[in-house]
Amino acid sequence: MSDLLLRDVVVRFPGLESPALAIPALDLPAGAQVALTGPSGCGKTTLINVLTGLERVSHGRVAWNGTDLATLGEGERDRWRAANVGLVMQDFHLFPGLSALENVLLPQRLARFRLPAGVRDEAVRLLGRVGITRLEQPIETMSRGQMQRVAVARALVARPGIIVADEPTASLDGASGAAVAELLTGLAGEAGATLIVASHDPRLVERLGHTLRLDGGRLES
Ligand SMILES: Nc1ncnc2c1ncn2[C@@H]1O[C@H](COP(=O)(O)OP(=O)(O)OP(=O)(O)O)[C@@H](O)[C@H]1O
Repeated sequence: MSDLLLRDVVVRFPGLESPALAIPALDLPAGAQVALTGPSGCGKTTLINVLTGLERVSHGRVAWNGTDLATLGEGERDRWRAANVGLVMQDFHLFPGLSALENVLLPQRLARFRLPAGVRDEAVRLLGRVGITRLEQPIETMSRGQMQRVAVARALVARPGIIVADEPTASLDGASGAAVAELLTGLAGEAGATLIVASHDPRLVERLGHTLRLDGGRLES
């Protein structure tokens, strides 16, 4: 369970006259499910990168459960992210040559030298929940909808308090997109995780309890 507090957040990029992101205040309670919408270039990916510690703010405070990411060094932010955030990206970021199950386990193997007890069982359970039955199937032979469901299982396997998804249904057909939307919101709800999803997909946005709309790097109220 993770709550979020943003104060006076500004992100500037070289060559851009106005800030890519300027958010005076934002508070989300732990377990919130929030859609992030807005036109191309409005700052959605920048905000997601700020919330996950991938992008450092030029100014301000980004605190999850009181841990201000702006005060952490890069290595500390990487460790914080590995322990607290499950990421689902538009283009999956899965590893060809590995099975569905090995893809779910790989980040845990890399982060922890040895797979912690129970992680393999949790991976098998989650793959079952997302409807993947052939655990040893090579990932590159799976359909796009199946790949994204494996990516959802991978994001959840370490039981993160925060799940962040960037356009997770954008490259899927209607039925696959709907299945992924249902799984993301359902599984995040079961786990009590805070879910933040950047999306243009109206069915996915509708499923989430709350919508944050960005325009020109600013939140519309
Ligand atoms: N590393 C960077 N250097 C300079 N400008 C950047 C950088 N990253 C993003 N920007 C600019 O910041 C603004 C916000 O970009 P961002 O990718 O967050 O938008 P977005 O809402 O995710 O867009 P889309 O929906 O098209 O993916 C854009 O004007 C973009 O060109």
